[in-house]
Order: sequence, then C-alpha cells, then structure tokens
Amino acid sequence: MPLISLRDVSRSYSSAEGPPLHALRAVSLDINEGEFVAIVGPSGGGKSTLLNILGLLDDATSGQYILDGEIVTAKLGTVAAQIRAEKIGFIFQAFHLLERRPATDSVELGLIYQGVSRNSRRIHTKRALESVGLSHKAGQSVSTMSGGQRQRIAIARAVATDARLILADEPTGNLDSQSAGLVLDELERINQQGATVVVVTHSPEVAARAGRTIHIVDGEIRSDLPRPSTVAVEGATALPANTHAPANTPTAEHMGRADAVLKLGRLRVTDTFRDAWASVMSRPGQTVGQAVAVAIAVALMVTTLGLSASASSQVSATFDAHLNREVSARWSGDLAHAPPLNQIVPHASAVAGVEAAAAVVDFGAQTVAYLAAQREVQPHLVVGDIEAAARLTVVEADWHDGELASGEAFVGDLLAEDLQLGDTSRAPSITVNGERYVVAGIITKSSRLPLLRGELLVGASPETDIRSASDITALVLTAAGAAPQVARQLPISLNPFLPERLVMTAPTDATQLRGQIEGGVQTTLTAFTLVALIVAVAALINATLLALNSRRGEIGMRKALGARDVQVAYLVTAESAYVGVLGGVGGLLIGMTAILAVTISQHWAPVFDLVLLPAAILVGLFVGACGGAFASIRASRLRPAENLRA
Ligand SMILES: Nc1ncnc2c1ncn2[C@@H]1O[C@H](COP(=O)(O)OP(=O)(O)OP(=O)(O)O)[C@@H](O)[C@H]1O
Repeated sequence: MPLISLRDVSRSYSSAEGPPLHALRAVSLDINEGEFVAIVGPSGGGKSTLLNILGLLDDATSGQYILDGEIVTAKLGTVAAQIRAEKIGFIFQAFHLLERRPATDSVELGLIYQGVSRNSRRIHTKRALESVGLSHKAGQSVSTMSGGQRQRIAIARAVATDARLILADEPTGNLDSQSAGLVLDELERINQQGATVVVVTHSPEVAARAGRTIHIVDGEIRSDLPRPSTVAVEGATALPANTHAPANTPTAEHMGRADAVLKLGRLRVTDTFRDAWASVMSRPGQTVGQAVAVAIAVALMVTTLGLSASASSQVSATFDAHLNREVSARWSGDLAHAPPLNQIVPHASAVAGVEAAAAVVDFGAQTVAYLAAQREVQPHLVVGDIEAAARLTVVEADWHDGELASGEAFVGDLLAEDLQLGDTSRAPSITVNGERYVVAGIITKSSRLPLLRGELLVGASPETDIRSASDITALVLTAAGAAPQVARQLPISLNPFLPERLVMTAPTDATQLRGQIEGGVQTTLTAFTLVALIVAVAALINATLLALNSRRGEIGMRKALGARDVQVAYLVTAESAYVGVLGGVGGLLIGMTAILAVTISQHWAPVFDLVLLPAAILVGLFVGACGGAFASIRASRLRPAENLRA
C-alpha cells in the first residue's frame, strides 16, 4: 500500500476578474513509504499547490487524497492538524523559525503540539539537533544564525517529531551552494532512516539527489521519472507513474521512534503559557508598545479612581468645614415666647453640637456718624462670640480682646474707609443714632454675612429690650456633621412654645448634597475610566492585529506542525494577557505617581485604596484578553498554505 495516493486531484482558485485558475488538474500519483521524490517544473506550474495538498495545508477542489490508507482532507480541521502533528514534517524556503528565541524552542515546537512531556521533548530535541550537527548551537538565538544553519534547525524540527513524511518547499532556495549541499545531505540521511521525502525544487542538484523526479507543468504531471543513474543501471526508461518501489526501507530506528509517538493533542496549559511568554519576550518592541496602550488605560483608571476618592473626601471635608457647620434661626421681635436678648446665647449654646453662638438684632437703618461724616447704614446689635459664630476676620484694636462688649463696635472695612476712621489703636468713637460706641476692630472678611463689610456690629447690653426689633438672628457654628441635628434642636431650645415660627437656615440637605457631589464626581470619573478602557481595548486590538500580520508565517508554521486552530487562539490570547498584565502593573505605577503628584500639589490627603492593586492587574488582564480576542480569532483562522509562502 503506498503511503500517499492522489486520485484525480484538482485545485482551482476562483478569481474576481476572469475564469477560475486551475493550479492542479486531475493529478493522480502514488508515493511509497521511503521514497525521495523531487517535484520540478516551471514557476506557477502548481508544485507548491501539490505540496500543500500533500501536507494537508490546503484542500483539493476535487479528487481523493489517501494518506497511509485513510482518506484525508485539510477540511478535517482538528483531525488534519492531528495528522500533520503525527505524520508530517515541513521544511520551507523561508525557514519559519521562532525568531529571537533559542534554537531549541523552534525544534521542540512540533513536539509541543504532539503533547510530548517536557523531559521527553528535551531528549528528542537534543537528538534532533545532534543529527543535524548543531547541538552546540542549542541555546543560540536562531536570528543570529546563518541561512544554512537556520535551515538545518528547520530540518531538526521536522525530524524531531519522527515524521514519516517530510515535505520540503524549495529548502535550498535561500542558501549558498555549500549550505545547500549540507541541507541535501541531511534530507538524504533522513530518507535513508526511513522517512518519505518530497521536495519541491527548481534546483537540478536537488533533483539529482532524489530517487524520482515528477515534472509538473500547468497543473499536470508531464513526466514521472526515476533518477537517471538508476535508469541507466536498471536499463529502464521512464517508469509509468505510481509504480515506484521505495528507495529505502524504513529502518528499525525510525520505526521504533515513530511508534513511540505520542498522545496527541493534549497541549499542556503550562506549555502554552511558557511558549506565549517566550514569544512576547522575543518581540520586546511590540510588547512594550502594546503594554503602553494598556498602561495608559490602567493609569487613567487608577488615577481617576484614586483621585475620585481623594477628591470626594476633599469635597466632604470642605463641606464639613464650611457649609455643614452653619445654622441660624431668625424671628421678629414681636414673636410670642421668644427669649430675651440675654437668654439667646445660653439657650443656643445648650444645644448639643453647638460650638459657638451669637445673637444679632436689627432695628433697621440708622445714622452712623464719625466726626463730620454721616452714613445711613444697618447696625447690628450683637451678643456672644460673633467672630467665631459668623466666621469673621476682625483686625482688633491693640487694646481690645475677645467678645464685643456693650458700647464697643466692629466696623466693616468698607464703611470704615467711607467714614475715614483711621487707626483703631486711637480708639475712635462713632455715634449710632446719637449713642456713642468705641471702635474696637475692623471687619476685613465676612463670608457668612458678606454685607457686614459695609455695615457695623455694635455690642449690646444684654438687658436691651429687643421686642421692637425687626429681625433677631441666632447664629450658630456647630461641630462637624452636627448641623442637621442642631437645626432640629435649636428652635425648640430658643422658643419651645412656637419653634415652628423660627425661620431656620441650615444645610438640612447637606448629607444628601454631599452624597450627590461624591456620586457626581464618581460617576464622571467612572465614565471617563470606561471610555479610557474602551479606547485601550481598541488600541490593543489594532496593535495585536498589526503584530499578527508580521507573524503570519510563524502562525502558518505552527499550524503545519499540528497546532489546532483553538491552540493558536489560546497562544495569541495568552500573549495578549501577558501584555495586559505587564501594562496593568505599569499603569498602576504611573497612576499611583499621578495621584501622589496631584494630591501633593493640591494639598489633599491622598487616598490609596488597596483594591486598586489587584484591580489594576485584573483590568490589565481583561483589556489584554479583550484586545487580543480579535487577533486570536484571526490567527486561528489563518490558512497555513497561504501564510507559509515566503
Ligand atoms: N491562494 C491562491 N489564490 C489564487 N491563486 C493561487 C493561489 N495560490 C496559488 N495560486 C496560483 O496557482 C498557480 C500555481 O501556483 P504554485 O504556487 O503552486 O506554483 P509553483 O509551481 O509552486 O510556482 P513557483 O515555482 O513559482 O513557486 C499559480 O498560477 C498561482 O498564481
């Protein structure tokens, strides 16, 4: 039974412009185990097409291919991959080695796809490298080897798996004559050890070494001849096709090793990850470029999430410090059961959470005079700690300290200028509706009662009758976070009988507001993060697809060596995942640095959430896997025949 039988095999390619192109036309052919066959012919004759069909890299349009007694076809997918892994070795003009990786990585690739254990792989790889005389180059990067050495590494890869059928497409096409001679010696040796060798070649030297030469023109076999010397010795003319005896019988050694093969298809996860890591590291430029895309996204994520925590706490702190602490109650002097002036501050201070309290009483605009100057302004009668309660900045006269006493006044700086008060250390006296007050300080800042800078505060005697006042206000500064509770208690404390008649000003919705602001900050930044992640995934998809383009030959070779579609997809996904994790770690560092820089420059307390550490790595992994998904699908679908062409 021949090892290979083709029956009326045709292969045509459809073309958009014209009629289909018939690369092979009804080719019938038998090749026996152990033969050394050269396929020759003019360019475009169909030699590579034939070789691709023999190697299950491409499928015939019609006809039948019987390999080792079984009808086979490239369309069998996983089964074809398994047959390739088990029975076929490939050698190409373009070598298709794993660039920038040690020779052993390329040689053991086929064994990996056969599912051979690591120890066993080491033994087979060593033996294969010895057989091509390159065991001393095992650890050297294939990219630093000569063309002849590279092709011998490719031969070592083809023989390492004990392939019974070696298919070589122009194996000496890129080599000088000396290297070509060495490669031919190797092919001959493999053949003598029992492997069937089929070589596509333009070289007469190569054809001369083969035991049989098939001449293909325009997709048809024009002649099928044994080696001329053989013909001469045997006195025969051209033998009809398909009648050749094996040039060599398989040796016991070859058969023994072939039998040792191997539980196919159980590619170990660890092998995929080791291979992916080596692959990623062999392309540092691309890897860094892709990792930077992920790093930018993760950095944005870490920065925005980190800063949102810092910013939110900053907003909350600001709220607590300024707005949430201010409560006031206002009523008019004629309100029944309202407290007298001397009771307002004690009643307000009695409420839990009140830190400072003052009462401000207004009687309407009055005439304020200093020397010759007169102004109609609103004086506010005050008892209690008005500086603290109203958050005033007062430049006090050097002789004055503490609360405003009866007969003293704090004058707003704008009014003071207007009245040309001059230096307060001289204790200037002003009159308010004819009553005399000593100026004890100038109000320079008043954020709670901004109009005060054009008005004045006068110290009231606690006995002052305030029942005719237009407005009485209890101003209170609370402890942080106590404002809502103080706002509930203060009117009851001030006027237990009619608390509802007091007009309260308090940040009653402060908690809600704080939540809203925090939520707003988070939502905005989260949206920003999501957009950044989408951009990163898109960038990575683009980068991995571009990178894949430059690796088509390598992927084709992996498939030729028996890698299944899904295994190729896993490899590319694992590579992208590595890139993603690298990017995640890089992004984490960049993001942390950015948070530190912003918080230091803004005098914020940085908030580092420890969750960001695993989150950054996981997000990197996720971005990497998503970014690599397209490329892995594309890679798994690459057709080896088209991508192995040099
Ligand atoms: N994927 C394809 N799509 C369309 N046409 C193709 C494809 N592959 C090969 N062909 C065509 O099929 C014909 C045979 O190609 P093939 O590569 O088998 O020739 P060859 O004898 O190996 O040529 P060479 O010696 O130059 O490598 C050519 O005309 C080629 O253009």
